[in-house]
Amino acid sequence: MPNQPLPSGLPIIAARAADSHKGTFGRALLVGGSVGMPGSISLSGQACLKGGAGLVTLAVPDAIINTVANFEPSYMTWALPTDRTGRIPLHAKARLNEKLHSSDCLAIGPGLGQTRGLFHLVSHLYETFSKPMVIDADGLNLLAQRDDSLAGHAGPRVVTPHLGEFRRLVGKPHLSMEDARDMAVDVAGNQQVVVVLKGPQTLVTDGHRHWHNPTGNPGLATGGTGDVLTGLITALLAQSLDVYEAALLAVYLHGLAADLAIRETTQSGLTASGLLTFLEEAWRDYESRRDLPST
Ligand SMILES: NC(=O)C1=CN([C@@H]2O[C@H](COP(=O)(O)OP(=O)(O)OC[C@H]3O[C@@H](n4cnc5c(N)ncnc54)[C@H](OP(=O)(O)O)[C@@H]3O)[C@@H](O)[C@H]2O)[C@@H](O)CC1
Ligand SMILES: Nc1ncnc2c1ncn2[C@@H]1O[C@H](COP(=O)(O)OP(=O)(O)O)[C@@H](O)[C@H]1O
Ligand SMILES: [Mg+2]
Repeated sequence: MPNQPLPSGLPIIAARAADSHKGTFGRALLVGGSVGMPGSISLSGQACLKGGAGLVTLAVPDAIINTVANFEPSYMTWALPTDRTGRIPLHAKARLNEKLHSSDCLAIGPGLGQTRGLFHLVSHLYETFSKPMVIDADGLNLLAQRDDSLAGHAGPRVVTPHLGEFRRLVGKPHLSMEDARDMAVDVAGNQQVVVVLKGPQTLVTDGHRHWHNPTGNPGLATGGTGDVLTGLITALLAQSLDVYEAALLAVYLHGLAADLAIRETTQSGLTASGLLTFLEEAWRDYESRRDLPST
C-alpha cells in the first residue's frame, strides 16, 4: 500500500489549511440508538469524528443518553424523548427540528429500531430535509415500508444497505448478490440516490458511475462495522464532498482500515471498535499516497 498510487477515481481531500477551524469541517447530526442498542450510534459518532467532521452531535433517546455520552467525550449529545419501547417517538420531531437547522448533514438509522412512529419520523426527514442525508440500518428498513421506498426525497441521499436490507428495499426477498448489484445501479439512477451495496467489494453507484471497492476483508463481518461506515460517510459529507464522492472515499478508507488492522490483529479478532482505531492509519496511508500520480 505505501508508495503505491491511490486508485484512479478516488476523491482527493486537500491537506488542511493552516487557518482552518472546527467550523471549516462541518457540523454532523446523527440520529439513532434505542434501549439495548446504544453502541451502534456511538460507533457511528466516533467514526464521524475520526472521519474529520468538525462537530458531531448524536441525537438519542434520553433513556440511553448517559451511556452514549460516556462512550466518547469528543462528541455532543442531544436528548430526545424515549417511548415505552425504549425508542425515539414521533413527537421527538419538534426537538429534532431545533438541531437540524444548525446541522450541515444528517445520518439516521443505526440502532434506531422500528415502530410506526419511527416510520413517520424517518419518512418525514427523508421527504423534507434538504441537505445531505445518510440512511442506514433500521432507517432503511423503515423506508422499505413506504409505497415506493426511495422516492420523493428532498435532497442528496446516500443509502447503505447490506444484501438483507437491499432485498427489503426492493421487495425481493430472494435476490442474489449478483442481481442486487445490477438492480442497485438502476435504483440509484431512477431514484437519484447514491446506493452503497455492502459486502465483499462493496458497490457504490449513483446510477451513472459505479465503484467496486478494492479494500476490505472478511474481518469486517462483525456487528457494528456498518455503523462505522455510516459515520465515516457522514463525516465526508460534513466536509462538503458530494454524496457519490463521500460514499466512495468512506468505503475505501473503511476497507483500508480493516486491511491495515488485520496485519496487527486477526480477521476473527477484529471488532468494530477496534476498526475505529485503524481509521487513523487509513488516513495516514491515504495522505501519504495522494500526491503520487494515480494509476
Ligand atoms: N452494537 C450495536 O448496538 C449494534 C446494533 N446494530 C443494529 O441492529 C439493528 C439490526 O441490524 P442488522 O443488520 O443486524 O439486522 P438485519 O437488518 O435484520 O440484518 C440481518 C438480516 O439480513 C441478512 N444479511 C445481513 N447481511 C447480509 C449479507 N451481507 N448478505 C446476505 N444477507 C445478509 C441476514 O441474513 P442471514 O444470512 O443472517 O440469514 C439477516 O436476515 C440495526 O438497528 C443495527 O444498527 C447492528 O449494527 C450491530 C451492532
Ligand atoms: N466478507 C466481507 N468482506 C468485506 N467486507 C465485508 C464482509 N462482510 C461484511 N463486510 C463489510 O462490513 C460492513 C457490515 O455492515 P453491516 O452489515 O451494516 O453491519 P452492522 O449493521 O452490524 O454495523 C459493511 O461495510 C460490509 O461491506
Ligand atoms: Mg448495518
